[in-house]
Amino acid sequence: MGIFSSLFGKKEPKVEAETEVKLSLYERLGGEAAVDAAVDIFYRKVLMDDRISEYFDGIDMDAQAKKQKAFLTMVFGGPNKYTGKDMRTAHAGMKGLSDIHVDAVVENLGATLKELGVPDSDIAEVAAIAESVRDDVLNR
Ligand code: HEM
Repeated sequence: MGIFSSLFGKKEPKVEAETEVKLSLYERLGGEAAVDAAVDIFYRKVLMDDRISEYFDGIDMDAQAKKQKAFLTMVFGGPNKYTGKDMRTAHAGMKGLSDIHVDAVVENLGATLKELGVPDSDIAEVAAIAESVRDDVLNR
């Protein structure tokens, strides 16, 4: 083996080409099981929160949780199976609804995800999505 091949002839172990896979927020959170768990814990918090619980008096919470799971799945980039109302229509008739109430909802959702060990960066992304519907929820 000459000097050239001994210096250059040996091949470095080849690193397999890495394909970068960008997961959706839905997938990063943990998919269906994670969204199901989060929504159940979220509504437990909502019903204990004096700022907002009254809005849910008389609401079928099983049905509500189902709709919320489908809605969040859709906006987090999961499968779109949401058949409920748009955010403006859904909240249009709610008396006195204000930023304080949306803040409380966002807070409870964030606290839920924190408990479930979701990283702050993903919680921030969820909060930004919630923010994006604020004006619709408040009908302005
Ligand atoms: C980021 C903010 C919010 C999101 C993403 C959201 C999402 C939803 C969704 C998906 C529904 C189901 C719509 C349907 O019935 O087809 C719903 C209904 C409802 N939301 Fe919200 N909501 C938000 C804020 C709020 C706030 C601030 C309140 C009150 C404190 C509230 C109270 C309710 C109630 C009571 C219903 C049930 C309406 C009914 O069945 O008659 N929501 N919301």
